[in-house]
Amino acid sequence: MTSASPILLWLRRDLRLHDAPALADACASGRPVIPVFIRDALTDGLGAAPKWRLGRGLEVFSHLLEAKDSRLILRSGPPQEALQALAEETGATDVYWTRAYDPASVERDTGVKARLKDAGIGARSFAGALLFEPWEVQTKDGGPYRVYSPFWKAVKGREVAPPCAAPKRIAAPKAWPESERLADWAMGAAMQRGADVLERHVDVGEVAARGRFERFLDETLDSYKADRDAPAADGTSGMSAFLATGEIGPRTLWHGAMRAWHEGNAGAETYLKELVWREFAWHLAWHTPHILERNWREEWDAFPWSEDEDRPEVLAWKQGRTGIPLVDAGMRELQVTGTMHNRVRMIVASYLTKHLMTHWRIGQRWFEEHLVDWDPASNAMGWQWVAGSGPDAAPYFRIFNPETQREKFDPKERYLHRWIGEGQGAPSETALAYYEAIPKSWNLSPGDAYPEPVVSLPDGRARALAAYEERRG
Ligand SMILES: Cc1cc2nc3c(=O)[nH]c(=O)nc-3n(C[C@H](O)[C@H](O)[C@H](O)COP(=O)(O)OP(=O)(O)OC[C@H]3O[C@@H](n4cnc5c(N)ncnc54)[C@H](O)[C@@H]3O)c2cc1C
Repeated sequence: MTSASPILLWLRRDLRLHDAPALADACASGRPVIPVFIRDALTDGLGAAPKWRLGRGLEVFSHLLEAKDSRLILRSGPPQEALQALAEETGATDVYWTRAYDPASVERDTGVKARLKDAGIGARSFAGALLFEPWEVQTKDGGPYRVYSPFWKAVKGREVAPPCAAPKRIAAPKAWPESERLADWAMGAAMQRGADVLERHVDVGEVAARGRFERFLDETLDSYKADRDAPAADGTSGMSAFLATGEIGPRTLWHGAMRAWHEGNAGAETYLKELVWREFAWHLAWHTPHILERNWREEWDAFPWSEDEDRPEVLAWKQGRTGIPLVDAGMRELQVTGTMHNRVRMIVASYLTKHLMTHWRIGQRWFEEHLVDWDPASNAMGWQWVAGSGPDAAPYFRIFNPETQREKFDPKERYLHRWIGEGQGAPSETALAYYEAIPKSWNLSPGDAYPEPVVSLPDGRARALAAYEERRG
């Protein structure tokens, strides 16, 4: 093959033009580049909301590529077969991709690399999804970190490669290979009628991500430290879903916030620390992948959490009808927007695992199904942090009280009014949107009365603490 043979750019969670080293390197070679997304078993296995969100991301990214006279080629099946077939059809001699770090992707990618090499096709993976490769950050003893604060201390002064510019040009092949049609993949099918509601609340694509981040730096970062915990304020960056699809890269966020920090911005350090929580989650998932599936601390295996999803109080939690307003508001926000404020995530997770004594895995799976920003590492770490079973977790006996949390973080009840319509003369549009988003089979309507608590806060707390004390023996 000549050096002008095409490069297949295998896209996964890197749907962007800026800060994309695999794309930048492929373009810098001067060779034709064929961007391809493969719908494989991992794509098919995604939860309803993240799959819908990925589908929308692919649609918007394909338009970005078209504006550069390029295309997004879509194929289905096992990636090694799809890539080999494409290489044969196009004469491509190399495949480039951005590394992923969850165990299933690592196993897939290792197999693909070996198969491509056997077939005489070059395979190169690139950094770009994280600020630091998980194996590059080590304790003095050469091991991984298990506690966040020393991890932050270890990384805050490190060099992070600057984001590379978007390529000016993406050279096209002489002939484009056939592509499947995104519409035929029906990525939003499992969302049913909820997709129309999500559509009204979710921004998609690199242009939207970069615009939002710029506005965040200019208008919101300064007050981030003070406002990030107030669920009614638009006080956070809203970058998580863009990061999950790779429509913005973490280096872009890091350097943007770092610049602001050096200029004396009051919120910048706090923001960088939050970004590093994401890194820490991936560091843990890489070094201790069992965090994604079971108690990080084995001693929690004996804890009497219920794993029965059919209990009425678990259904009430899922539906946002526990009778505890802040918990219900968060669970309804999730149905309507596919996301939930971080503080409220902690509160609903604490209520499920402590007041309702339910295994964190049930909540983890519910989030996996409903979050448009679903990220396996941050989700698992978040749940295990709240439940007490994770590394560096909140102690189990520290039980969030949703009432005092509401008084502190939503004193004017703006967040509650946004999401809970019952008892309001004129419910907000968002509170009513919940009834459009939820499955019809739940049989709920705006005329229903607001429920009594399924478990009172003092009873739930006492029961959780008693179970904890018993376990401690
Ligand atoms: C039970 C639970 C489950 C969670 N599941 C997810 C998930 O599936 N996907 C996800 O992206 N985040 C998850 N988080 C973390 C956090 O809630 C979201 O990252 C945050 O709400 C996203 O909003 P933002 O982008 O406006 O955040 P900002 O406050 O603007 O923070 C900037 C970025 O920092 C990172 N970040 C902030 N807080 C955390 C955190 N606690 N852990 C890890 N990274 C963080 C995110 O990448 C975020 O986009 C979870 C937290 C909990 C308690």
